[in-house]
Amino acid sequence: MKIGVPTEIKNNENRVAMTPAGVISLKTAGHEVYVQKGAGLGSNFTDEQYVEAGAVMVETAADAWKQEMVMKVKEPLQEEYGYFYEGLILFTYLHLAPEPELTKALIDNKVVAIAYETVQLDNGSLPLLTPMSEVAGRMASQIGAQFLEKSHGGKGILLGSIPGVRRGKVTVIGGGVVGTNAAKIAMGLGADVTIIDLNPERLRQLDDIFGSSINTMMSNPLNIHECLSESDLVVGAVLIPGAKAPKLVTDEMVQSMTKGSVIVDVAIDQGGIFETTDRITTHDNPTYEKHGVLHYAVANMPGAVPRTSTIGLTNVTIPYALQLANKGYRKACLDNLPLMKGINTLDGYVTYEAVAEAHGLEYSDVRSLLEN
Ligand SMILES: NC(=O)C1=CN([C@@H]2O[C@H](COP(=O)(O)OP(=O)(O)OC[C@H]3O[C@@H](n4cnc5c(N)ncnc54)[C@H](O)[C@@H]3O)[C@@H](O)[C@H]2O)C=CC1
Ligand SMILES: CC(=O)C(=O)O
Repeated sequence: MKIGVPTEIKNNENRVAMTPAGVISLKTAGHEVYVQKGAGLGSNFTDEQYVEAGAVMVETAADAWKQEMVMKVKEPLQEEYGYFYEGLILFTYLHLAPEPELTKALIDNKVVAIAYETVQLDNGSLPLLTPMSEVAGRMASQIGAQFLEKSHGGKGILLGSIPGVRRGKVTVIGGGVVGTNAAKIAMGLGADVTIIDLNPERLRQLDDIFGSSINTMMSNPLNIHECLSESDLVVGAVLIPGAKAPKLVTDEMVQSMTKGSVIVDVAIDQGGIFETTDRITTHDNPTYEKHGVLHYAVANMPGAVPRTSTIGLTNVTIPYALQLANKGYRKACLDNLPLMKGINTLDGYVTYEAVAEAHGLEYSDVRSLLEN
């Protein structure tokens, strides 16, 4: 199969969908990889390293996009929709639930759109989301601590504090991969951390992992409101796979937070869990203020640490890319149920139920389409 790797064009997105090591794996299996010149530079991979690995370097994005399968990191932006064609296999993060226009463009062009974030193992875990959630979770507390500094617009507290002064309070809503990693770093900084989740089993696991060094609470509006009013930093880390994020934090709850507190809504890529995170921000201009609270809502947080993130992402995507390339997408997905769950659009239909629901579109069963 011929596989294209274009340069990412989202604001400050320096990751790339394939490392030279990934090129070697695909070449060894008999495939051709076409990498846009300079695509790896943001992650410190040079064109020479790709050539040495066996890639063909191409001049333009169009050259990379015309291959049979395109691997990317972020969802295509509007200026990339023109590259879509019928039967193109697009393997990338898509986050379609909050993206009606992208969903329409994929359907209209009959793209085989396989979303990293909905590939799901039998135990419910999301293997192609996990490493980036680990990065974003760890970054969330680091970034929150930074924006709590006065010079960055925050209330001027040190999360871990010093002897004789109260420690900062951090609430993490959603105790999955992002939430656990955010909690780890916040605890490491010395903060007083509470994790809120809806799943009692998950709360038990978190209690087993962290013991009495964190507080766990059941997710309900009363608990969320109470925790928020006392928190210096709140991290949004809830996910219902493929679906638009539920707005668990109301405008009124945000108003109850003290001035200069910070919200980091990591779940913004699925629409965000705060009523007040009504826009996506960028690494160039990452925060805005509402009700005196600083909001950080960057949808590609791992893009800020591209070397770590690119290697972490490609460690998990390449084995799936190999299956798609070796067998073709129909057989690869029919043979591998977790990969089949990644298909969000196929033959002009929406094949992921939560995405169809988010846009009021008809849902079509992916297996029936694949077996046709
Ligand atoms: N902004 C960015 O750059 C990035 C964003 N993300 C996003 O972060 C979000 C979280 O991802 P993961 O931690 O990997 O998901 P996950 O599936 O590991 O965890 C989600 C957690 O939310 C919990 N949950 C569901 N409904 C809830 C409710 N009503 N109240 C409280 N908890 C609830 C689940 O029980 C689960 O523990 C996703 O939207 C993901 O796409 C991930 C990486 C980068
Ligand atoms: C998960 C995701 O959207 C990201 O890593 O940018």
